[in-house]
Amino acid sequence: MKTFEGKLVSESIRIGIVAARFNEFITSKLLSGAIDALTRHEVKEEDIELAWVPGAFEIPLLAAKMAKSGRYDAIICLGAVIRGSTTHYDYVCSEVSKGIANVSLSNDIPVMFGVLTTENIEQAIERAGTKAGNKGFDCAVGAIEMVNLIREFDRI
Ligand SMILES: Nc1c(NC[C@H](O)[C@H](O)[C@H](O)CO)[nH]c(=O)[nH]c1=O
Ligand SMILES: CC(=O)[C@@H](O)COP(=O)(O)O
Repeated sequence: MKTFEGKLVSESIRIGIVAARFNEFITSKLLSGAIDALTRHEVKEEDIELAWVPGAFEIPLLAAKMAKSGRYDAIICLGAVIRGSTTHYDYVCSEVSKGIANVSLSNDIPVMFGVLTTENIEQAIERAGTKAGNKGFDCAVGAIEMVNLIREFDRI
């Protein structure tokens, strides 16, 4: 049975990161986790570029610009959307998730969804480097895997 899988070796992988400043206490830790994962898997620092946006709602636009630039093999989107007292949370989460998926499919490039969508700050803290791991780290590993998987698949 022919099986394709993305290995975690990183021959010259170029990564774009889009991070939201909103809830920076959380997103900065997601970013640290992502960069830690990338450098541990030997992605060169000069092959990592970062764009800060005001909030998660703005992530898809910068992700689209990065995707269309042709300068990256994968894009990692990082944010933290934490429910407040209105329905704003629902609209932000919906548009960010749809927007990121659309950028990936319409530009044929891995765009990793590293946007926390949580009911409260505690849940976000747990997923930004404490007891539930670091979603930024996880997304970075996934980005490397996807790039290598696609390279292997396209070689056939
Ligand atoms: N409440 C959160 C936001 N809100 C801001 C929006 O993302 C956007 O920047 C604003 O509506 C202007 O377009 N953003 C987050 O990233 N996280 C939140 O919890
Ligand atoms: C996710 C949000 O936009 C939310 O944090 C905003 O808070 P609120 O709904 O109380 O205005």
